[in-house]
Amino acid sequence: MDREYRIIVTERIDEAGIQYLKEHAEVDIKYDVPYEELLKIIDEYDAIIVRSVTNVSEELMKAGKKLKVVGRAGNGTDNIDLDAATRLGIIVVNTPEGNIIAAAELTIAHILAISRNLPQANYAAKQKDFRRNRFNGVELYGKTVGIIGLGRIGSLVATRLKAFGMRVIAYDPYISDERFTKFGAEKVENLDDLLRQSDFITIHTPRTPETMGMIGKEELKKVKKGVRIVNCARGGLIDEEALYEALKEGIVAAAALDVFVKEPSYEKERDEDFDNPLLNLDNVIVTPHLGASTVEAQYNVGYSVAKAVIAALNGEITPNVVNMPQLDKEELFAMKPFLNLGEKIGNIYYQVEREPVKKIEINLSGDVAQCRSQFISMSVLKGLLDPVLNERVNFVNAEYVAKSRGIDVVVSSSNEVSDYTNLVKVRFENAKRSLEFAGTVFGKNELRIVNFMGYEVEFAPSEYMLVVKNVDKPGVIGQIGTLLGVSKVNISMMRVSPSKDGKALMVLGIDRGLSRETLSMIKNIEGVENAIMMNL
Ligand SMILES: NC(=O)C1=CN([C@@H]2O[C@H](COP(=O)(O)OP(=O)(O)OC[C@H]3O[C@@H](n4cnc5c(N)ncnc54)[C@H](O)[C@@H]3O)[C@@H](O)[C@H]2O)C=CC1
Ligand SMILES: O=C(O)C(=O)COP(=O)(O)O
Repeated sequence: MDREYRIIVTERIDEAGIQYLKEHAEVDIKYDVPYEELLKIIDEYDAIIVRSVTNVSEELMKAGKKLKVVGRAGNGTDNIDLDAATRLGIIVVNTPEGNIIAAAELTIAHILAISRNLPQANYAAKQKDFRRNRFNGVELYGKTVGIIGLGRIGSLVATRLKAFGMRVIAYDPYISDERFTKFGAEKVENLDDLLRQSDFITIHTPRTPETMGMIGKEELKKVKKGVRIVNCARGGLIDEEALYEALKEGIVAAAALDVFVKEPSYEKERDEDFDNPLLNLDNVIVTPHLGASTVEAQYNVGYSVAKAVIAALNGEITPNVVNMPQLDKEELFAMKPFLNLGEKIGNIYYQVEREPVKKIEINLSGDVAQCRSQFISMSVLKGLLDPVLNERVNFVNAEYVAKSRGIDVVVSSSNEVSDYTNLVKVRFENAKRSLEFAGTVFGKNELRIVNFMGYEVEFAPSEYMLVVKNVDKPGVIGQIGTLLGVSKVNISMMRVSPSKDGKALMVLGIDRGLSRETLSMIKNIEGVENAIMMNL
């Protein structure tokens, strides 16, 4: 087990995921736990794993005093308050790719089911009613399908429907023209064009304030009479009341719904509380949010979310963090030493200075200039703020916390190479003065601080360090060495900067922390201007 993490899983995930979690943490499985009960127990857990039902609200995350990670075994994160998670420094991870084939295939299944009345015909036939004339369907071939949202799932649906000989048109104002071409979809400039032309409409957008109810009463007045509509994305994207009326009036010939605004319980044998008039219409077919319910998809999302949650708990920056800019694995690997370096440099400031920072200027040069600078600045902020604030500061909320404290961050990059093949320079400005530090990475992973408050001194960060600023004259170093020897402190490394204005900086790596007395004796040595203990 990696430390004593406790994880609660509130919705069914694949056994492979549960097994992985159990190898690394203590796991409590509480499927379908009522919200009020969850609220009471959430403070016992370091991470929570959910699917689409659990309401991961701000209130819940605030109550989760130890909560560090929310894992979503699936794609949509609309049941998680991402802004609140970010403010609270809670990492949200999901598995966006793991169930998209399953969701796309269910969409195709629904399109076929409503074009041929499969569920109704199946039901009748099982009642020994074989009057097939009641179930005359329509072909997909030659028809127009309008896809709203040509993202991961929408695009898979597009290519599959092309194979049926359908004309595919799509509305998605946020993607490039190349994407439409790539997936064989004709771009329509506005939703109205799609509504007017489509024989089938299928929606694949996320649930956002903009997309909720995007097909409502007005939109349903513009559709072709007899259109068939599918929603395998999120409940409410198509307004349920307006859809009900349009289905009753025959404007919409049939609808297939995998999702509802208010979702039922997926655990109860009979959910008496689920009361939706759409269930009463014969030309509506429904499934219980089955988009992701395949053996393959559940294995993918269950196992991946378990791995991502454990990695995030262990402080690794993982791919698929939803509330932070995305990094792919290779980029992350290349950037990791620089992230560590940035964090170390950020961490130095409050060990040498007591004034609050007002502005931070970060300059990246050489190889590191290729990295996405935002991540380096996030690591500097994390290193600066996490040790000194009561609230948790991590990659997820570092920028937010800095902003809310009025710290101005400016980042610049240049490809010019100085004495080092890569260099991260950071200047911290406070009300009284500014302090400059710089560091580099040698080879793959060897961190070096090469500039400390303007002094050129090269050393590897370590747990116990003594930094002394002194008048550059003979005898000072000897006295410090003697004093440490008397105090039985071992020196593992010693670096002295060239003299600057008659002063020099000395950095010593030592085997343990110094007592207050020893430190104050060092400070009292003649010629010593200042001495601090540092932990990097
Ligand atoms: N039924 C189920 O079990 C499952 C449902 N889903 C849901 O499917 C939906 C699509 O998922 P993905 O394809 O992975 O998402 P995605 O993020 O890859 O694609 C969404 C697309 O919608 C577009 N979009 C956003 N706002 C729009 C607007 N106002 N008008 C038109 N287009 C807009 C975006 O530009 C993007 O291309 C989500 O709602 C997700 O939660 C996902 C997996 C399983
Ligand atoms: O992944 C998604 O977005 C889904 O909608 C699937 O939801 P589920 O995990 O099956 O509750």
